[in-house]
Amino acid sequence: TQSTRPQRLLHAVQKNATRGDPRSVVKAIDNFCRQKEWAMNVGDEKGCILDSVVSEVNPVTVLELGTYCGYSTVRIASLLPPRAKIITLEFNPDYAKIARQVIAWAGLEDKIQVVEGPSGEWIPKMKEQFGVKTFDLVFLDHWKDRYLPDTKLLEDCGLLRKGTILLADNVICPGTPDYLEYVRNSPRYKSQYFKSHLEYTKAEDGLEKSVFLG
Ligand SMILES: CNc1ncnc2c1ncn2[C@@H]1O[C@H](/C=C/CNC(=O)c2cc(-c3ccc(F)cc3)cc(O)c2O)[C@H](F)[C@H]1O
Ligand SMILES: [Mg+2]
Repeated sequence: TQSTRPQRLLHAVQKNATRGDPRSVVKAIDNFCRQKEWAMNVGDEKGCILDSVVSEVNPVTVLELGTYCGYSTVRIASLLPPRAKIITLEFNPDYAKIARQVIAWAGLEDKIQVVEGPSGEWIPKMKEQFGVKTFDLVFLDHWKDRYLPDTKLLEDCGLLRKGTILLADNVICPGTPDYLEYVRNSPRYKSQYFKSHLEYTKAEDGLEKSVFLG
């Protein structure tokens, strides 16, 4: 039977990365996507912007929407302080399975909780199920038409606090127009665009960093 792209990406990690070395896992995925097969990871260029935001925020509790193969999950978790945690939501069981193995190869299991299921169901359960009070950082990288509804859901569930940072991938390509309009015009957010390129290509894309003002 034919392998899937996520399976081939995982094999590239197991072949080329050092167990327990998150940065080598990130490097192996970027090399695979540049040299062999494009995949929708945030990538190395936007990844550097992600790294700088994570390092600046120094978050204790992180939420990621859309794990896919775990590239950004590993990238973020490798920068977290000791007791910090990232909860990442993924509703495709095949992707979740691959992501767990990529995360295990990086040796970051105890910093990362992969939760299988739709964000719409799990966000309202964050407090009771995972003892989350509020998130310090939210990385949005799932279906682009779900960024806005899930942001409103996070607000309604009281999971954002004064100063929570929302960092959104793909605000240009594929684009998240309704989300951008909201965070750039709402008095409850201070928003900033970081221009970059679509992963592994020359096309324009960028990250939008929005601070929740409470
Ligand atoms: C809706 N709630 C969800 N809950 C849990 N997991 C979810 C949910 N929704 C999706 N997932 C999960 O999150 C992932 C979805 C990622 C979607 N990402 C993209 O489409 C995306 C697309 C491009 C792209 C750009 C140009 C081009 F020519 C082709 C593609 C670039 C990017 O960086 C992207 O991130 C996963 F697949 C899905 O199961
Ligand atoms: Mg993306």
